[in-house]
Parts: sequence; structure tokens; C-alpha cells
Amino acid sequence: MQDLVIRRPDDWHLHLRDGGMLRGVIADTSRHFARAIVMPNLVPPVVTIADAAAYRERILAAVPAGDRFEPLMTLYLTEGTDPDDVEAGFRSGLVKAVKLYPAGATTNSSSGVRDIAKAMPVLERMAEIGLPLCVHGEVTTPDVDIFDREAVFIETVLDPLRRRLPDLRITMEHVTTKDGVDYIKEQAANLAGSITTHHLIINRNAILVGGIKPHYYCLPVAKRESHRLALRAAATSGDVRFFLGTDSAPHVDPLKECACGCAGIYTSINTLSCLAHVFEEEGALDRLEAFASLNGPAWYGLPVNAETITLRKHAEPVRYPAKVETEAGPVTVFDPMFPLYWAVVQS
Ligand SMILES: NC(=O)N[C@@H](CC(=O)O)C(=O)O
Ligand SMILES: [Zn+2]
Ligand SMILES: [Zn+2]
Repeated sequence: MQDLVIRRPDDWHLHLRDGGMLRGVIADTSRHFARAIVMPNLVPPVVTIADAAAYRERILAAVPAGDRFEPLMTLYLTEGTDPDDVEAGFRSGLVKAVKLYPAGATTNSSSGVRDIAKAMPVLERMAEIGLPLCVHGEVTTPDVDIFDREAVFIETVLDPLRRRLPDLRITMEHVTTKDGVDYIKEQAANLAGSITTHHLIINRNAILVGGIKPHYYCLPVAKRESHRLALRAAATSGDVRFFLGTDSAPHVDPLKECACGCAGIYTSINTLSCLAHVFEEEGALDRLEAFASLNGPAWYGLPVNAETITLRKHAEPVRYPAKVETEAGPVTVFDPMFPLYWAVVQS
């Protein structure tokens, strides 16, 4: 038996959904994580500070009694977003980031941005006041191959945006490529990247070899092995610019197991077990705390959590349910395809 004590972690990219799904999944996060940056891609999306305040209340109402969990709210950037509303949300402390979804890039992104020039007044204001922009970094151009969409986004959208607004603080979310890792490392300031648990574990073979596996399909789609290795090196390096954003994205099974399945992988319940496994494999258990608990707060200008959690390595594999049952329906849990020995000791 081996114990590892780390500051209580936070999740810097999380989908909690709403209603019965929210009630079904929130405990898997609030059990282990103190805070999470909550994605605004509901239907309809969380666009205004009034939407965010109301959503925050619904989340808090769903947190199990006894858990202390702070949702960090984001606004969904549209071409009509009002800079004054965004600034008011930032000043009040409610809004911690604004999220850019290129229209059509991912789940519930149809209200996102088609022409970034139209969002410029908001982005300029954010650069002025220091409010971070979180980006789903993929182009949606039909002639760009799905495996190249992140690299092309960096070149054609992100880099020009950074040149135009160097003071804008940008989180490149769910980085999936070596190109993304390298780009972040090259920058002197104002750019950081979140990395998911599953992109440290699977490459694209998981989706396609031996039959099509919808529960390994997410966006950005997992890439080839060399990219996974670059992500692992970045996450376990201790570099302050990389931190955990699980992108745990629950969908009910019927919406994934069908002819046109949704993108999203549900990892909240076993993320910390998976991460301890990965960091141990990389000989970097001593850097798990930086990735999961320290680098994110530093980037978002928030205090590190005072509490700690203990991860314990057991002699026998620890078990997780294959599915989480919610009022909305069953949600399949991410299967890392190897046994997990680490688990959080419940206090
Ligand atoms: N990651 C995903 O595959 N899906 C996310 C959207 C997103 O983060 O792009 C979702 O909301 O389901
Ligand atoms: Zn995304
Ligand atoms: Zn996401």
C-alpha cells in the first residue's frame, strides 16, 4: 500500500449539463474536486450573466449535502455577446472565463462564432480587463481533415488572434496534439493549455481498432500515438502552463450508441485513479499535484485549495461501475482498458 497526499484538485474544463443529467453526475465531481470551470454549452447556451447566475444556482442545488463544491461559471461567446455584460460578470466575480466555440465544431456549438471579427469588441474588452478566453481549438472548414483541425486552428485562428490581442489570456482547452503542446511552450505569456485524462490514455486506435467504439469518441478526436506521448510529457513535466481539464462530457448511451453518435467521454468518476496510474507510469507521481491542483489556480488567479486528498495504491484493482445511472438515462464510464490500483481515500 502506498499513499499520496495532494492538495484537493480542481477540474478546469467540465460539462455538468442540466436537470436529471446534472443531478446524476455532479457527485462524481464534487466528491473529489473543490471547483470546476463549468462549460456553458447547454441548450440553449449560457450566454448572459443572468443565464450563468441561474445555472450556478441549479448546480449548487444539485450538489450532495456534505460536499463543498464551487462551480466557476463561463459565458458562451456569440457574435452578439455584449461586452458590458461580460465585464459586469467579471467584476462581480461570477464569470471566470468566456468560451469560444467555433460554430459547428462540437456538441451544442451551433450558436458559436462564425466570424471572429464579430466577436472582436468582446475579446478586446476581455484583454483590457484580464478575463481569460477558453477556446475549443478546432477549425470547422469541411475541407480540413478532422485529425488536422487543431493544428490548422492554431495556425489560422489562434496565432493571428494572439498577434492582434497579445494581452488576451487564452486557455487552449483539451489540447490533443504535439502541435498544440509545442505552440503553448513557445509562447512567452498569456497562453496555457488544459489536458484531459482520456487523451493521456487513448490514441485513435481506441476508437477504430476491432470495431467502432463510440465511448472513445470525443472532440477533439484522439490523435495518433506520437501526439499522446507529447501530451503525457507536457502533463507530467510540471510546466505551469499545463493543467487538468477533464472535459468529462456525459451523454446518455442511446445518443452515443447509434448511427451518428455524439462526441464526449465521461471520466469524472475515475479520473483521479486514471491520472495517478499515468503519472506513476511516467515516474512523475510527485508532479500530479502540480497538474491537478496547483497550475490551474495559478493560471486563473485563484488560491490553491487548503484541503488535501489522499490517493492510495491498493494491492487489488479498484472497481468502478461500467455505467452511471441518471434520471436522463445511463452514461457509460470511461474504461482505460487496464486495471486501476489507485483510488481516492474517502474522508
Ligand atoms: N469534448 C466532447 O467531445 N464533447 C463536449 C464538447 C467539447 O468539449 O468539445 C460535449 O459537450 O459533449
Ligand atoms: Zn471542446
Ligand atoms: Zn468540453
